Amino acid sequence: MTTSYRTVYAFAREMHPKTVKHDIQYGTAGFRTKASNLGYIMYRMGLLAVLRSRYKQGIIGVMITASHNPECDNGVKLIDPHGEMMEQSWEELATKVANVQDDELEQTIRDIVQDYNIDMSIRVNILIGKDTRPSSPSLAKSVIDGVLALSGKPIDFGIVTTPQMHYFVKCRNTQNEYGVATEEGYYTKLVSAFKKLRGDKYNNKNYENRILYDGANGVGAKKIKYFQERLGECLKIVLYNDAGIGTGKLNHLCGADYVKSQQLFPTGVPSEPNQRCASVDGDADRIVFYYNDENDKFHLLDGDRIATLVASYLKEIVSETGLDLNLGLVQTAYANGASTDYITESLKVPVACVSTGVKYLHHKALEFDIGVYFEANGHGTVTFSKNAKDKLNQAAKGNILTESQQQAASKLLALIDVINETVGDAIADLLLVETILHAKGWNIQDWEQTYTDLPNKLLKVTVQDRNVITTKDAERQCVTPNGLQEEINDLVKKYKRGRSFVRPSGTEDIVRVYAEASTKEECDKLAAQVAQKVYDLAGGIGNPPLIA
Ligand SMILES: CC(=O)N[C@H]1[C@@H](OP(=O)(O)O)O[C@H](CO)[C@@H](O)[C@@H]1O
Ligand SMILES: [Mg+2]
Repeated sequence: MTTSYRTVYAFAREMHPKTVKHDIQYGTAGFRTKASNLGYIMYRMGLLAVLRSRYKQGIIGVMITASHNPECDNGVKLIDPHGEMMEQSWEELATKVANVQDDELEQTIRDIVQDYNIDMSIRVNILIGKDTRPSSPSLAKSVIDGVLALSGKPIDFGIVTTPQMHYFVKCRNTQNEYGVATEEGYYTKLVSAFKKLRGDKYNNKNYENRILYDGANGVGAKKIKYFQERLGECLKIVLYNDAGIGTGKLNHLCGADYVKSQQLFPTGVPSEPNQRCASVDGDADRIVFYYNDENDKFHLLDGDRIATLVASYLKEIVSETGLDLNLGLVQTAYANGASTDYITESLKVPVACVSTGVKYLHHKALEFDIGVYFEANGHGTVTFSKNAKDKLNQAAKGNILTESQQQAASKLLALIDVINETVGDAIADLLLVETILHAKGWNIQDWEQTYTDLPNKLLKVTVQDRNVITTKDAERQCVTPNGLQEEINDLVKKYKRGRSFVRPSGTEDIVRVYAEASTKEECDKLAAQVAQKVYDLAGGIGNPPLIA
């Protein structure tokens, strides 16, 4: 097989010409912008996927989605052979390939082939998936053109969730050892493990097996139906915000991002007092839980809550197995201070704090035998080392352990199968949380009572160049502009349990300000004051942020 580099330019010129003048960057979650500006980027990512695949000699995934963004946006990210986010050094290549002029594209590709010594005769498969956005099918077509231009083989998985794509990539690269690389294989793996853990008793003490589910009018609504069918009475998932039957727009006034960032109950879901509800985002890789109490007061249980619930349960089971497995939890600076205290002081599980972005959390989690990671926004999962799996498999069948230890090992093995280890998976996480609540006999209030969140606030400040802000210490300390950190320190000191930090967003052209304090009023005030300092010292533009 020979690759005709001329095709690369010809396809670009004829079908996918560069339409945007300014540069666009491969950020925290790949490329993400207005869908109408993405055709040529998709084509070029098809090219890059083939190069990456030949370089890694493994199957690469391409996911087309803009997650929780509005429907008019779209995006693309590449998935590495282990089902993980693409390695960082290649993000720079992606940015380069995306931004060169059409007539420089061919040479850019040739340079990469040469620099990385890529064997262009290797046959490669590229898996492609997309969310439900109206722009996704034509963008997928552009990716396919890119794959074909370099003689790769595109395999279209159609509309799938982001975590399903990560799962398919991992399955294919492990010759189906991780699971069967089909939608059916995915549902069967998760649902059988869930049913095994649940047994015949669907309810337990305060736990009731009914949950209201907000599908954000996206792929999470579409795919939960396969679970409803298979779970039946075992877990009653009541679906809302399913654009297939309603009129709702993707992520509009609903979904995990809306619920978390607005701290509001979504539209389209009925408010039943004390009823456990969950919202997923537009590509179903994030989930948050919540309820309205009898006074209609909203209560949110976010990623930090999921992390603490999961870590505490895993710790219990590991100790039941009697095995020596180290368990750790990974958070970002956005984790609520109360959750970090609870984990370290009550659960006595070591906590690591890393920079924002799943790739950082995931990598850190891999350092533990059992690594639990969650972003406060509800994106997270659990990873298990080979050592942990080997020990558990041995223990489950061996006769060195007592019967109860052996049972605990089998339970933990089943739990691993409910989890999508490759990336945060809203539906797998839902099944995991439901399993734990069922095992503990807890309702959502019991879960909430484990600790009390500190009031917290997230603000955005628009500045001329967000990169004037640089940080260290997992983004908790600001290095530049000069003097900003000192100002933040002075403000924070004035508030009981005050904490605040600022960082440039990796997905939007803004600076994010986070603050927490012991009361809502103080927290709002601290956030507004820090935002004002950012505006003053980091080149704020537009209206100054309002001080509460
Ligand atoms: C505060 C916050 O929620 N930040 C989000 C957001 O990143 P920023 O770099 O903050 O824009 O989008 C990322 C991708 O979805 C997600 O990983 C991250 O947690
Ligand atoms: Mg998402």
